[in-house]
Formats: sequence, structure tokens, C-alpha cells
Amino acid sequence: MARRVTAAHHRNDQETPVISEYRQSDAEREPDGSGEDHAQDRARAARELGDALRELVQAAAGTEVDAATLRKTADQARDLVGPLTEASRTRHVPPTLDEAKPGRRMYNPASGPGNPIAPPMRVRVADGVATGTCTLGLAYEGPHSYTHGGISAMLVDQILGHAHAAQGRPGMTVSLSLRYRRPVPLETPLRLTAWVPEDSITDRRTGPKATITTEDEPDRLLVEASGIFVIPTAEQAERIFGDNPPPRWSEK
Ligand SMILES: CCCCCCCCCCCCCC(=O)SCCNC(=O)CCNC(=O)[C@H](O)C(C)(C)COP(=O)(O)OP(=O)(O)OC[C@H]1O[C@@H](n2cnc3c(N)ncnc32)[C@H](O)[C@@H]1OP(=O)(O)O
Repeated sequence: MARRVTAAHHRNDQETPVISEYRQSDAEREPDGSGEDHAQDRARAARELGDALRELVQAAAGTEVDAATLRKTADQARDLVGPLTEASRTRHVPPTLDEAKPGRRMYNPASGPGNPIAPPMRVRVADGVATGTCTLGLAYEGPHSYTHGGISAMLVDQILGHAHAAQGRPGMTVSLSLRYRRPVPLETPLRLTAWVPEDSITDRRTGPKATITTEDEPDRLLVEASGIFVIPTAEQAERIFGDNPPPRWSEK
């Protein structure tokens, strides 16, 4: 029978220069150092599973094999589900891996290395500018050989969110606008850049801007985007998240 991981308190997000690269944190260390290997090893393993499943997802999106091979692989894939659900969480409980390291989002769909649907975009924040890098495979195809516009929007939302968070506290997107100037090529290293214009900052709100380019041609804009991010009040956070709102939003 599936074991549910019980609710544990959320921890504050903290700004880290590299979001999708995991290093040992104090929170993962037992006083005698004994928890170190276990927590680190589990994070590494989650990342390995994410990588393996990404390979599978890309192979599935690009395959041209016959029906029998597709069906056999589908059966094998279903067999993989059981062991993973022997211990699982509900949507109201944060992943224990994230609990172990403030700021980590192991399963974020844009940047979480443990999430097979994430490219994953690697995020760095320096001097208020958030930079994301990734290469998108066939699983993200919209127009033939180019990226689906919704995928660009997801990546842009994430990178805008990091630029907003660099101003103080993370927020939620209340508005997102994209101008798709040129198609975004698949299988090509991409660069996303986001920043917050000073005149767009109020107490609870920023209006960050972002671009997508290829790594090779950083001056040739493929996508331009802007967003509005709002830090929820404690009351709003309680309404949205219930009894256990993330502490970053629960301060009155
Ligand atoms: C290492 C750690 C780092 C962490 C990094 C983390 C990065 C994470 C990146 C994740 C990225 C992914 C992130 C995601 O995916 S977030 C998921 C998608 N977003 C949502 O689900 C949000 C849904 N919206 C709401 O719940 C409400 O709108 C909330 C509660 C947020 C605000 O409630 P409400 O709507 O009632 O607003 P307010 O009355 O309090 O007003 C507040 C301020 O906002 C201004 N306003 C409101 N709406 C708009 C609008 N449409 N255009 C322009 N301005 C607007 C308003 O004028 C006021 O401004 P000011 O007068 O105060 O100046």
C-alpha cells in the first residue's frame, strides 16, 4: 500500500546564485554529519531519475518504431510506476527534498532537475539579473522544428519570477505578456534573460521584463516578454494555501 509522506512545515526560500545545481546545505547535515550522505545521495538519485526519464520522453517524442515496439515499451513504462508510488506525497505537502534545502525546487516543471517534463532550465541570478540556459528537444515541438509557444511562456514565467524574487521575496504571476518575434529553434542552446526595471517596483509588485535568444546570437531577439508579479498578503496566502502557507508569504 502507498505510504503518504506527512505534512511538514515549509521553509523560507532563500536566494541562491545557482538554483538548479545542488550543493550540500546546512539543512541537509546532521550535527554528526550522518545525514549528509543520505540527503545528498537522494537528491543525486532524484536528478538521475529525472535525466533518465527525460531521455525516455525525448525518445518517445522522436521515435518511428513499429506498433509492437511501442506497445511493449508502454508496458515496460507502466511497470516503472509501482515502485515510485510506494512512498508519495499529496499536492498539499512539499517534497521532502525541497524541505531539506531551502530554495530548492527539485520538481519545478521549468527548472527542476528531478521533473522529467522540465528541460531543465539552469538558472543563475547575479546583480538582479536572472539568466536561464537550456536546450529544448523534440518533446517541446510546436511548429515543425521549433518550440511550442506555451513552452516559451513557461520558461519566461519562471525566469521573470527569479528576477522578481531577486528584489526581495518571491511572488506570484498576475500578468504575463509575450511577443513572439521569431520562432525559437529546437536542439539549439538558448538563453533567457530577465531583469526588473526600477520604475516598475512597488511594495508588493514588480514588472520584470525578459528576452529569449539563442546562445550564439544574443542580440537577435526571438521572444520579448513582460510580467507583473505580486507578493501575496498573509491573508491572501492563507486563502490560497490553507492552514500551512509558505512562510515567505505568511508574515503579517
Ligand atoms: C532561491 C530562492 C529563490 C526563489 C525564486 C523563486 C522563483 C519562482 C519563480 C516562479 C515563477 C512562476 C510563478 C507562477 O507560476 S505563480 C502561478 C500563477 N499565478 C497565480 O496563480 C496567481 C493567481 N492570482 C492571485 O491569486 C491573486 O491575483 C493574488 C493573490 C496574487 C493577488 O491578489 P489580487 O489580484 O487581489 O491583487 P491585490 O489587490 O492584492 O493587488 C496587489 C498589487 O498587484 C496589482 N495587480 C493585481 N493584478 C494585476 C494585474 N493583472 N495587472 C497589473 N497589476 C495587477 C494591484 O494593482 C496591486 O498593485 P499595487 O497597487 O500594490 O502597486
